Amino acid sequence: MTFVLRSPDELKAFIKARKSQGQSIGFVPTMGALHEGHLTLARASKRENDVTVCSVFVNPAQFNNADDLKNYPRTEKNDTDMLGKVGCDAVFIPSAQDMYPQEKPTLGFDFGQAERVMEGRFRPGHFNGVGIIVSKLFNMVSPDKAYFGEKDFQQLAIIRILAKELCFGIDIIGVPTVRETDGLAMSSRNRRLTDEERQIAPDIYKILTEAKKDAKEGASLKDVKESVLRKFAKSEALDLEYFEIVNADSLQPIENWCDAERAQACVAAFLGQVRLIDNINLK
Ligand SMILES: Nc1ncnc2c1ncn2[C@@H]1O[C@H](COP(=O)(O)OP(=O)(O)OP(=O)(O)O)[C@@H](O)[C@H]1O
Ligand SMILES: CC(C)(CO)[C@@H](O)C(=O)[O-]
Ligand code: BAL
Repeated sequence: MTFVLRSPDELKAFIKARKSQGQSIGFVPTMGALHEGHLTLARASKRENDVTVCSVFVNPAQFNNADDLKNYPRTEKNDTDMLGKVGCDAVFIPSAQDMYPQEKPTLGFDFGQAERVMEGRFRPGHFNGVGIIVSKLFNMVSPDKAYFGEKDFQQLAIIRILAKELCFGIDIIGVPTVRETDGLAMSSRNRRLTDEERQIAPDIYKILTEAKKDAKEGASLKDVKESVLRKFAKSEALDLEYFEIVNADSLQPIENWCDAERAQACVAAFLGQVRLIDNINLK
């Protein structure tokens, strides 16, 4: 049975009871509209902890675009059913009032270089909002381990910085991206694609896998990047916002393969009104 907890007090009582029995807590924060990617995180938590808590909260503070927030899919009944089926022990679905008792958060995070590029650059304030809500949730749940998807590659890096610098003492576990059979990274926003856009969306991952193949076959980083940019320019439907090849640890953009031990290619592109992100390891 999955307990649905709606207030921080209910959550606190649930956590206190489980901790007093010596049980370990795994935590999966989400914004709902759940899919197999989220369930994979929940299953990983179930394997590695006595108790799994998920949260569902569409966090206004991390949206820099009012339409994106308004149109973000909300499917609460379906979400709680899905979490029940994978055996999640509790789902925390707080109100905005409970998470933000004050009008507007006054705190400000600066994650340095890790937020100067990609999502941080194109969604100003986004990682501040993520940092604030994840800190609040970490304080309320106080889990042993917390699970985040590699689909949001930069977010995972930011959360690792947050957990380390604020001494949360929580193991941050990254989970590989779960994809549809045609390669499209699962994402809550995919359900806003039209049928036609849904046919085109896998091209993003196709371009990334071709970049990986070129890199493995010895192409220079400059050639890989140019080839990717040409492919996006040729697509009428995909409107590229950024394509970056970065040091996978520092997120510093790199110019040559020898600039980083591990290199990650990250992309954001619009298909109509819907903004999709994806990434792949190149080295
Ligand atoms: N395809 C996926 N594979 C693995 N993890 C994922 C996948 N999609 C989302 N996640 C992870 O699930 C957690 C919650 O993400 P979120 O609720 O924002 O869903 P989402 O599908 O990323 O939605 P969107 O990208 O449309 O905001 C994050 O840690 C995210 O990285
Ligand atoms: C981590 C998170 C739940 C914070 O709102 C969100 O950014 C997400 O769903 O990836
Ligand atoms: N999965 C990242 C949450 C967001 O796009 O705001």
